[in-house]
Amino acid sequence: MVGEARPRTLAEKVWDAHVVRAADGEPDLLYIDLHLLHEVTSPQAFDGLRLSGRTVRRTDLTIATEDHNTPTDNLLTISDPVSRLQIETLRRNCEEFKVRIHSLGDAQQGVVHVMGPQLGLTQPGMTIVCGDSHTSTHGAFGALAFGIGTSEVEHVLATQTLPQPHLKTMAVNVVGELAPGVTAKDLVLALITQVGTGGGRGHVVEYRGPAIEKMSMEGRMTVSNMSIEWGAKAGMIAPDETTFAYVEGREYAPKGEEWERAKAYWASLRTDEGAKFDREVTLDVTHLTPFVTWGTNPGQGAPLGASVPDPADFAEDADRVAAQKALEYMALTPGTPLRDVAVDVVFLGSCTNGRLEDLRAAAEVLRGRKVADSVRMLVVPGSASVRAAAEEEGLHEVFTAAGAEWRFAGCSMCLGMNPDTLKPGERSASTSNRNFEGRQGRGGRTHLVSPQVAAATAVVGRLAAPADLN
Ligand SMILES: CC(C)[C@H](C(=O)O)[C@@H](O)C(=O)O
Ligand code: SF4
Repeated sequence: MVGEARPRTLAEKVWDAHVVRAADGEPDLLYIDLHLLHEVTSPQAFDGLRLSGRTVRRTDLTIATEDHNTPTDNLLTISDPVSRLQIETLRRNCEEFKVRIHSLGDAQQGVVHVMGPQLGLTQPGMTIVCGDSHTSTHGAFGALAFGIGTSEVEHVLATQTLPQPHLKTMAVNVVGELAPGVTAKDLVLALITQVGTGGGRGHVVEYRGPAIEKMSMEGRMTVSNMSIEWGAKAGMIAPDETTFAYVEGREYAPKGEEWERAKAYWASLRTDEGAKFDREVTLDVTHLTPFVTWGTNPGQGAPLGASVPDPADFAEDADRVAAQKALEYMALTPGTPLRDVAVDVVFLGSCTNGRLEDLRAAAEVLRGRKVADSVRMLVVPGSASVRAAAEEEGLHEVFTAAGAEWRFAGCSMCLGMNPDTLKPGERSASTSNRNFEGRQGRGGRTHLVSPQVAAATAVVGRLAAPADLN
């Protein structure tokens, strides 16, 4: 065929490269390059395989880790019976179906979305799925990565493919650059407050602009991680030198000539000039300052320097009602400066902000300071390997000297599926991604923050930024 190829977006390029079967009026059948598993969403999928007498088609493209139910106070005993059953089931399934697994105590165990990138399993241009909504994290590498349900997990285990309805694309054009002390987390929290939790519904999003290009891979993962929190199906960032430098040399990264070939292909994974997105939004970060949530969804946020909003000030009825309800649950009074909000617990961790860079940033703030007497601070590395790297740098000593708890890797207090939970009525500043009612424990109240704000808050005892410390 003569003539120029149609300009395509990054997402379309990755999609097109994975279509196994396409037919009019039907979903495309996509090939899946990497399937990640954890204990929560895999048991029924394995049961299904067993019932139908099927095997795992590509054990080499499938890998499991234990994260949601693992304890973070020790590596030996899972005392919670529900958690133990969940984890033992995953271990048995992986053994029976010959799936690689990183179990508690293994050097690579950790939150699934921290494990994949750190092993170099996550690579640009791949299709990546996992029975977990925050699979969007891997989009930071220019992979098309999204969460799937348990029946889809079974389908991928059996066939290494997945039928998918046609792609809807969206661009987030980030204008301006982040001021010093303002982070990827602030950016994504501000975005969700701007567009609302349904703002990206069903779309594969691409984050673009100078602030994104300047971001580290860790920062990009924080942004992509929270794509699902505003309804997007996936959140991609075009791979560049930062991406290549991160992937190079990791255990599963291509090596030698293969590396050169891979890199040349990855460099082509950019949205073409003239390619059309179904939707575009603009986020201006020029005047962005540290951002926190005050409500019970990630779109109920405000700059730390602001006050708890008055529901009456919301133009839309639905927002007004939601704010009213959120403030009741959060026990907050309109007009209270956010800096006056005292917290009981600070949680530093999760697949949003539990990587080495996040721990370094928080340690920087805590060095030579003390966690306030009224505060319990948990530092939970996203993976065993993050923990080991942090210890090599002595970060654990900074945390423990400040009075924080230095824990083992896992999802921990990001969600109440393990012993790390808030007690009813307790309030946290948390670097995780969801502040839903009861997310961190029944009756617990969550403020989403960056690692820097988490650390400063731990010192002050109230929501604070490093600039508030003297
Ligand atoms: C348990 C799992 C299915 C869930 C998800 O899909 O995201 C969890 O990881 C979460 O963050 O809420
Ligand atoms: S750290 Fe939190 S968001 Fe990430 S996978 Fe675990 S529970 Fe889900």
